[in-house]
Amino acid sequence: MILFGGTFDPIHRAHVRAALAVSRALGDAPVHLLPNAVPPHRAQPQASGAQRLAMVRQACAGYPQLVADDWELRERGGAPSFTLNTLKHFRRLIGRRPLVFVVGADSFAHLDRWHRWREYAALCHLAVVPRPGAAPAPLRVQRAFPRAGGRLLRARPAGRRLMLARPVLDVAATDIRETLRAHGDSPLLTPAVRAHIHRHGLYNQSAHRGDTADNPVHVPNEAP
Ligand SMILES: Nc1ncnc2c1ncn2[C@@H]1O[C@H](COP(=O)(O)OP(=O)(O)OP(=O)(O)O)[C@@H](O)[C@H]1O
Ligand SMILES: O=C(O)c1ccc[n+]([C@@H]2O[C@H](COP(=O)([O-])O)[C@@H](O)[C@H]2O)c1
Repeated sequence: MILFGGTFDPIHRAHVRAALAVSRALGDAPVHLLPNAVPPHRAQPQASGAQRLAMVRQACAGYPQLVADDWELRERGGAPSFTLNTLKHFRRLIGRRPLVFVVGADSFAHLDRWHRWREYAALCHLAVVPRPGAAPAPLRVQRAFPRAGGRLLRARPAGRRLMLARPVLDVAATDIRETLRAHGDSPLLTPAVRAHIHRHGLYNQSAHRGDTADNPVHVPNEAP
């Protein structure tokens, strides 16, 4: 089982491409995209959990290997959505089968700031997706997850790290929110998510309906 946790405020093309690449690298296995309820280490999201989940659902539509998963959002109580709890839950669910958690290289670089991160290696593998500008992870983080190929990850329950070479996309939700505020649109969203944002007036869209962006924005040249 593959889990891809994120704030997804909003989900963008790099998230979708990353999820598809990890799925492909691991034999077209399903990837569960889990929007968090309360991000532990960052400013709280602008869109509600329900809105972010709806956008994740839109982004997954048409990709049978991508699954929008509301497990973290259903956790009550307002406590931070610690990944450790999520990993323990899914580990209980799947027994000794392989469990993989997907992170961008920027997240991997800071993994040693995450809540009880040293316990992860007994619970899951990591799949690390490159991200422009990400620093290398500290050696102790790298050593906690020895590097391996897809075959080994599929043969063992946990404890290894798959490093993907692609996709490399300089896309961030922070920039997209800014572009949406300023210009009312962003080509870095998938068409279905873009339509959802317009339909529901998210990220100040109501102020921009009908506007066209006057600043060119880099568009990834491959779908999605
Ligand atoms: N362009 C990207 N390339 C690789 N990984 C990415 C990329 N964007 C996000 N990720 C990874 O996806 C996961 C969820 O990221 P998140 O939802 O916070 O998106 P973000 O674009 O980083 O958002 P924000 O700009 O709001 O921080 C994290 O593990 C992050 O490292
Ligand atoms: O558990 C933690 O301490 C922890 C710290 C930072 C991030 N996470 C999780 O990592 C995923 C990516 O986080 P973010 O902030 O980049 O969207 C998301 O599922 C977060 O809930 C988890």
